[in-house]
Amino acid sequence: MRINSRDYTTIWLDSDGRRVHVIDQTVLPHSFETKTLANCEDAAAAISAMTVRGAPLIGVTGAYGMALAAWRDPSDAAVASAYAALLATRPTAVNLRWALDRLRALLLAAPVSVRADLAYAEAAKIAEEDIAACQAIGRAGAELIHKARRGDGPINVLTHCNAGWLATVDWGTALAPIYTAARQGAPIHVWVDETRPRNQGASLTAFELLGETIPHTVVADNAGGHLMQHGLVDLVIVGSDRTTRAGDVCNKIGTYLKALAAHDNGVPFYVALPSSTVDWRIADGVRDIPIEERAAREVTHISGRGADGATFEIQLTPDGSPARNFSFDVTPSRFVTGLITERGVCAATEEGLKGLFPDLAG
Ligand SMILES: CSC[C@H]1O[C@H](OP(=O)(O)O)[C@H](O)[C@@H]1O
Repeated sequence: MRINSRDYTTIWLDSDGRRVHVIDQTVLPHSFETKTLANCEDAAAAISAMTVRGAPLIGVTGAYGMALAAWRDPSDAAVASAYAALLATRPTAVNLRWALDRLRALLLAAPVSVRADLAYAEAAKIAEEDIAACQAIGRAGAELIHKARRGDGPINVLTHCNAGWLATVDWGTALAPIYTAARQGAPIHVWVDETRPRNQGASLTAFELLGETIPHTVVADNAGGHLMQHGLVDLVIVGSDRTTRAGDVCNKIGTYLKALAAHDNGVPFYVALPSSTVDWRIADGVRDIPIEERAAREVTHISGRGADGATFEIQLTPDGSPARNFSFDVTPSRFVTGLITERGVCAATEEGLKGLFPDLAG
């Protein structure tokens, strides 16, 4: 998408065909900076530190991490070591395992001499597939937005966290339908959940929507239920980090509470995701999806820009108050109106997903 009139993707290959560049999402929206990944360790650190984040982008970064590893050492042992190091970075987004499994299988089946070139080609293919999938999600979801129009007023969409182009290679998942419908002329307004504690909504989704000149309002996470009670939300669209074959959806912490409020107020609750985010191995998300727990400091402290323009961190909580930082929760499929995928919209059920992806469901 565009930043200051220039088209960007979140990750791209250097002209040397080996190093990888990424947008540093830890300093947005107050600063636009990029980082260069020169080896597998850089890729792993970028995922762990959330320099790059969002399930599809984590997967693509993992794929390039395997390519960076094969560039340095294409041996079986090095491939195995890179796989383990990258997989250990963040446990919840299944796209990471999906991409690493794809690269590992390809590399171990190939002669050592061609592994580096093969890995870079496959990582680039995964990135291109992600862009195409997100564009298709945009087209499928835009139809839902147009249908949600009531009279001449704006169509009010609430979203949680950041599932925009910054969470993917381009276009995004939950925001792709918003971008597509807006470019088709739909009058959209977006309620942007700030999304404590890392504030991906306030810092990243708001940044994206400003860039696309889409009207939006940042709200506290806890405002969503009130907005829905007062008829100010026509539909909810969120992303996913891992969706089970039965349609349970794991997404940023707080998503489950929005789904409960939507259910109670009869507001359609959609989840946008590419098939690379479906974990076909499991059905019960609450039981079987690993929930990342990050540093408590992300809860006890917050960063922002001061009046002098400098970014700094402050402490919110008293010295000595313990904190815990659960990064995701699981919304049972019964609270999900539908899944918006690259092959269209389906029910959040095993039958619905099998209907769209018989080739993947096994
Ligand atoms: C399109 S995946 C976006 C998904 O990823 C975010 O998590 P994080 O920022 O911690 O990587 C959040 O759950 C988004 O919905």
